[in-house]
Amino acid sequence: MKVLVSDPLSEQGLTKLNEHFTVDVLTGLSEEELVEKIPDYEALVIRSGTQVTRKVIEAADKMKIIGRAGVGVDNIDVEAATEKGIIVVNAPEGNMLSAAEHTVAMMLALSRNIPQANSSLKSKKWERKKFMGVEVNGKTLGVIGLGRIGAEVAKRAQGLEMDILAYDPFISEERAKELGVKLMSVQEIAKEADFITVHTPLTKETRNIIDKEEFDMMKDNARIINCARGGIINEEALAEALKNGKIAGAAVDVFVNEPPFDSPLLECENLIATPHLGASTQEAQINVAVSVADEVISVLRGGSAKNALNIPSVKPEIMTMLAPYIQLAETMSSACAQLMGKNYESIEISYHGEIAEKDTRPMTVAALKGMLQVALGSGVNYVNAPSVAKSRKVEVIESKSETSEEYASTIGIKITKGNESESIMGAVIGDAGKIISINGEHVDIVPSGFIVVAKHINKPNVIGPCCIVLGKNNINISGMQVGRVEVGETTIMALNVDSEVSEPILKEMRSVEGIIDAKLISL
Ligand SMILES: NC(=O)C1=CN([C@@H]2O[C@H](COP(=O)(O)OP(=O)(O)OC[C@H]3O[C@@H](n4cnc5c(N)ncnc54)[C@H](O)[C@@H]3O)[C@@H](O)[C@H]2O)C=CC1
Ligand SMILES: O=C(O)C(=O)COP(=O)(O)O
Repeated sequence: MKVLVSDPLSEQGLTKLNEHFTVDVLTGLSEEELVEKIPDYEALVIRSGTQVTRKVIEAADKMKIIGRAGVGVDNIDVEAATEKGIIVVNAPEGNMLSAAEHTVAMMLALSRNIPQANSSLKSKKWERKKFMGVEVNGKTLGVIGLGRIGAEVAKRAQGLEMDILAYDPFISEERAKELGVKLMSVQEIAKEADFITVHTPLTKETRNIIDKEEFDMMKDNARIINCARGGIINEEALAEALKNGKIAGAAVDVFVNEPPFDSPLLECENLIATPHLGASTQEAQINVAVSVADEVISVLRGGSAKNALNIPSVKPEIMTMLAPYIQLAETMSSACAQLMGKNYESIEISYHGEIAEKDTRPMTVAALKGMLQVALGSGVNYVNAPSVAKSRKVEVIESKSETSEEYASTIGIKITKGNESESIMGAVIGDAGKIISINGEHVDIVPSGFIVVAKHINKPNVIGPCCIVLGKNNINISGMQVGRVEVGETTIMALNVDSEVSEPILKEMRSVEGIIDAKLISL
């Protein structure tokens, strides 16, 4: 298998990849060049220098995984990758300390004019008065985005005896309290902070989160830092605020366009800048490269990814517990879709008992995959199953109840079209899943291999002739279950058989008096 590495990657990551795959390192490719080359590769490893556009992804016919050796994935069209069934992973922790340290370095360099003073002295000037700075001690730092890096910055700033305010709508008061920070709105921070630093991802919501309106609210001696992503702070508004002295200074590591040679920011004397160096330390680069290489190796060998962004990621210990339920949800859902035998409008996945208290996302995704693969084959996987269901307008209903009769946990799948539906319930015993009911009729079958499900009237001389049809066609029956109802009522029989049952044989079974329908499920 072939891996394309299209940005500089540390040697340690490359060595790992080289042990398993043919690795091509081709940096600085244009979109056209990437589109031309990408069909040959099963994996793509990038940093911030490669734009993985929809056009690139659409050409990536063999691609299984895109690995971002770093955090930000704003340069990857994750939606397009998801639709194409490509796993996107990043390395969320490997460079967080480096990015946090760079932010603190930028804040201190900004407060003491170190870069400007350094240049001045090197041009043989001794300008002590010009570069009078400010202390950070006792000042207020506003952190926009209190995730991994934001929190590390907050901790370090507390060490410098700064007071921390933060804005992050996804952070609880409890977490804020634990970090010793006060949660506030962006506008309140703009008014109160002496220093502001942004640490959100670049998204629709965070683009221009600091704009002219916020700069207008800031103190005249405010200083702002962006070591997250270009565009979180509006570059034009920042350049204007710097030029007209609305704020005292800015430190910027990241730009809307990189390299930012046309950016108005580079003309501002009170701006200090670095060329996207937040993650550029030996330690961070080894961490992220090794992490992404491990993910690529695991995924290309058929394993799972720890840091997948477009597939539910679950801690390994929980995954071990969920594995039989995931398998069961997938096979039951496939069985149910095969019973349905045609288009459907909705799928209901119900979780009962202990399993309802767990993270059920992996089972739901597996159920969607199982159902959709019946019609769509291997083009559907764990990554794109939810988006395929959405694009086919299949309603997905998840329900949970804490109680489960008979078993500690059960899962139900119901696939519906109009007023027709098929439903299957299953449970896990030990590590093995089993089907415990089909359309409400109690059965006890192992969900694997071939199963003939025959709807019939409970009366004499129906089951026997059905079995004779199979027997005379040399099909061995290895298991048999019949739903228990009163004589004369409709029920089902489920027959585990050792080989495939062709349509003509099923037709013959359907012609037995008392048989309403007979279908084959292949699992
Ligand atoms: N300069 C550099 O070289 C580096 C830059 N980065 C950038 O830093 C960003 C943050 O990285 P991490 O802290 O590791 O990510 P993270 O995912 O741990 O934290 C991001 C935080 O932003 C918050 N957030 C999301 N939307 C928000 C919104 N609308 N308003 C306020 N907060 C919001 C989230 O709740 C989360 O707490 C990355 O996305 C990346 O763009 C990361 C590493 C190096
Ligand atoms: O990890 C991130 O989000 C970064 O911005 C680091 O970028 P880089 O890998 O150094 O191009």
